[in-house]
Amino acid sequence: MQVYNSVASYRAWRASLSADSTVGVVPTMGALHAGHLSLARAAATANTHVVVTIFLNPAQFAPTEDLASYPKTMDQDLAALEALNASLPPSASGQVTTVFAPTVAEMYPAGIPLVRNEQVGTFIEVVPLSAALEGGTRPHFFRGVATVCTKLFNITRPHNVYFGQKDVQQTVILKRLLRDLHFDITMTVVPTEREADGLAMSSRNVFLSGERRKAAPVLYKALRAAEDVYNGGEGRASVILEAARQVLEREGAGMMKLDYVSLNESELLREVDTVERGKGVILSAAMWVLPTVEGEGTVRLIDNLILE
Ligand SMILES: Nc1ncnc2c1ncn2[C@@H]1O[C@H](COP(=O)(O)OP(=O)(O)OP(=O)(O)O)[C@@H](O)[C@H]1O
Ligand SMILES: CC(C)(CO)[C@@H](O)C(=O)[O-]
Ligand code: BAL
Repeated sequence: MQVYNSVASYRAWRASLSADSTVGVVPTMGALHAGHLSLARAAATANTHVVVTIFLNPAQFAPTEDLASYPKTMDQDLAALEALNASLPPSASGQVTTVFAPTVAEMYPAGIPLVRNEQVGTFIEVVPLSAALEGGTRPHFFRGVATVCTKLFNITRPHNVYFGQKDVQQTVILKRLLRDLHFDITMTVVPTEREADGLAMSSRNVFLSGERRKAAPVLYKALRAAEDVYNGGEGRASVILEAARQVLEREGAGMMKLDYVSLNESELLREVDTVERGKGVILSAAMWVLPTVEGEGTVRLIDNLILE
């Protein structure tokens, strides 16, 4: 496995590949867990070269958010990818041959202040999708994601890219970006990997311990309760969503604060009042896990299910 830290060195390697090679790219911010590895495994089944990008992207963080404390575990990340390669079945098309882990200066030559009106240069926005759901609380977020992914796609030149269902809005927005900017790239969305108790794996889960970790699966439980109501024949969004809210109120009171729970169509992410069967609607939620003892920070978790 080769690690490239500069655009020029990555490009030299990319240019050396034969025309029949296929490149599958897995963009990450590092602190790899089994969710990331399932993306890399999916990429290895369909590509001769899997490129994992590891870049903690400042542009998607507000000045008030957790960029400084975001976990950084490069040595373990590389070891996890080597271990993944060793565990791939002989039927795999390829393996993780390359890690692209650029510096901030490589990716943002003009610098990247977190305050938006101090930023200089080219930024990509996918409207109006980036204002929905996560965009309500994180208005800067998808501009940062779309910008860095455009840069990463241009640098890495993938045939295929792999993203996780856990960040469902990100997949909808980036699919739109690929289409609108005429990138000749196919996206595969990989199902959410969960802990045994249902909690969606996330790099930020390391900030949860003790009673907060024990209580965190309530988010998934709330979504499952709403899904049960839908599966029972209910189509009204207000009733379906109320089932999720009730679980969070009953089991999360004091420790969890709901940001949103919402039902949205999957094209423009418009909220729906009634779920039309057969169309596929996104049921998603975000909540804050509040500190329970001094020194703990607030942790924001997201999760979603598709109501088929
Ligand atoms: N539990 C998971 N299952 C499947 N894919 C996942 C999971 N968690 C993250 N991913 C995917 O991995 C890619 C990189 O995500 P990222 O590095 O932000 O990790 P993360 O665990 O989502 O971290 P964060 O704490 O920032 O949410 C994204 O496409 C994301 O959707
Ligand atoms: C896609 C991504 C790597 C862009 O920084 C990030 O948003 C993530 O890890 O989901
Ligand atoms: N996967 C989401 C990245 C973020 O929260 O910034």
